[in-house]
Amino acid sequence: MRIEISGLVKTYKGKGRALDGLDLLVPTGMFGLLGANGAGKTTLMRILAGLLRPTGGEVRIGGYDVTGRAGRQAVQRVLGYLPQDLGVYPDLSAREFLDYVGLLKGIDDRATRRRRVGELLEVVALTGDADRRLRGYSGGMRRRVGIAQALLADPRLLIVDEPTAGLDPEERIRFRTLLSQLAGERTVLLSTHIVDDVAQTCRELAVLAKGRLVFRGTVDDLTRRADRRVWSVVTAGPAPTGGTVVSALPVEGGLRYRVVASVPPAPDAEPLAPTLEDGYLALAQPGAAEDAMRP
Ligand SMILES: Nc1ncnc2c1ncn2[C@@H]1O[C@H](COP(=O)(O)OP(=O)(O)OP(=O)(O)O)[C@@H](O)[C@H]1O
Repeated sequence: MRIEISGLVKTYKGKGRALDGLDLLVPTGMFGLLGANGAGKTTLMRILAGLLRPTGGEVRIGGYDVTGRAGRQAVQRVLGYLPQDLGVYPDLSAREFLDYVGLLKGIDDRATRRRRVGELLEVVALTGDADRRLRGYSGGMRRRVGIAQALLADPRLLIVDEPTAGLDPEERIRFRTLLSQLAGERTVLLSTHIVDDVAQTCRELAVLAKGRLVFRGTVDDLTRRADRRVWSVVTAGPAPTGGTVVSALPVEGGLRYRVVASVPPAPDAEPLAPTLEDGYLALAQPGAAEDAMRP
């Protein structure tokens, strides 16, 4: 199920453009959407989910125009959405909560609902905890309940907004592995500002900045944007300038800085192999803009 976005604009009252003429094609499979806070990711997710009207432009999901009511309704039947701030009822168990959401989604037959909820509890590995109250669940477990509710109607498009924020490393890895497993025939759109989550799950991604597309391509393409731009510098003096410091590790003789810069930040700087995070940071640097949309 493809998503085709062209010339998408969203203006909130009294504000500048949250989305500023966005063109983007999202294919089937897992797709990452990266961008700093305020880049417009949530606005885009909410438009795709049919919860927010765009100010202008076109959005087609699986051929349906979601800017119109009929298209929106058609898409909502094949769409699962996990928002950033999904509220759950703390006094319900996961099984009761999912049963309730199933009812809201129109799965009227009780036996069908019970079977579907049971299957999904298996998928998200919560069968053993299914009858405990949600108030006792960890952040990662709640997020998995969130995915289960988004999957209730067996959607062909799954939209997840910042799903791993605040999770501990084990829960994060478990959650993102689950998302990869759910991709396959589905489209899974993963919006995040955690670069590593995209590096570990997606082949393709887009980067938004100030409501505009600044990159679209593969993880390898974006990583290569930082080729010959990543340096290691050891110094006891001030931090290197003229680039972006990615990390500073204490070593004998001072700190070892990892720096993304178009020229060596010190005479004895040593070149390093880039990661996706380096490529992402390189996008924001002077000189990167003109070649950022290179295929
Ligand atoms: N309901 C709203 N009313 C007014 N302005 C809004 C509203 N929602 C978002 N904005 C503004 O639109 C811009 C894009 O916000 P959005 O939440 O889409 O970005 P984001 O990339 O999802 O950021 P974050 O990672 O912080 O969620 C920001 O400048 C934000 O302040």
